Amino acid sequence: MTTSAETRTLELPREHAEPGTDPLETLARQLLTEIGEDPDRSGLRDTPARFARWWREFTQYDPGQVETVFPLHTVGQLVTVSDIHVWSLCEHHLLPFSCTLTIAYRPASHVLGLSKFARIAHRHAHRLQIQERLVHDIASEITAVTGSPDVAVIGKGEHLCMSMRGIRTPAVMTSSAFTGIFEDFGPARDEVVSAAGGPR
Ligand SMILES: Nc1nc2c(ncn2[C@@H]2O[C@H](COP(=O)(O)OP(=O)(O)OP(=O)(O)O)[C@@H](O)[C@H]2O)c(=O)[nH]1
Ligand SMILES: [Zn+2]
Repeated sequence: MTTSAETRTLELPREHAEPGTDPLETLARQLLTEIGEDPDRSGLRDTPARFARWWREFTQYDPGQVETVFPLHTVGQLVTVSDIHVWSLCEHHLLPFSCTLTIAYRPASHVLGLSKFARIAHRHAHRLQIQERLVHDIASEITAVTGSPDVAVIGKGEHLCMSMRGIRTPAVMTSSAFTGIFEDFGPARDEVVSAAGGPR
């Protein structure tokens, strides 16, 4: 499994020295005008700058070092980290979706530092995504960092583009990536599915 070529971080300039020259602020002013607002009214005066800040803050968020592994002296354990909650952005509508992730693997020779699962999840969530690719890319990175061929990732997401607009129906989307021992139905897969809250 390889990291998807579709996945790229937005290349946005970090700062604009001259006030009023930030293209994201200009976009925000245009957006406000298009929806019938006055971008110069007092409540909206700082909104374009906030808009520019949040887009950069979200898409350039750096979750830090993810490669810390420790040698493992026992074999056969399954490690499962569940209820990792991340926010991502639907690449079709640029609206947020939230995703609760369960990540499991069977360490081959090294174990990954516990916090790194959440760092890896955020690394792939803080960009324009679809949920299937988010889950796939997290699984690929867990494999790359741990060297384990046995990895499972289950995501349960709610997409605002479905609940607040369009069909306006809240729903939970479950998507999963299973490699190695998790590919077949059996005890390893049952354990991770159960940690993710069951097959529902
Ligand atoms: N499989 C998948 N679909 C997604 C995801 N995020 C959004 N979508 C869907 O992408 C589709 C885009 O469909 P379009 O018909 O091109 O766009 P649309 O007219 O806005 O569609 P509606 O959302 O049905 O109003 C919609 O069905 C969304 O629900 C995702 O993470 N995975
Ligand atoms: Zn969407």
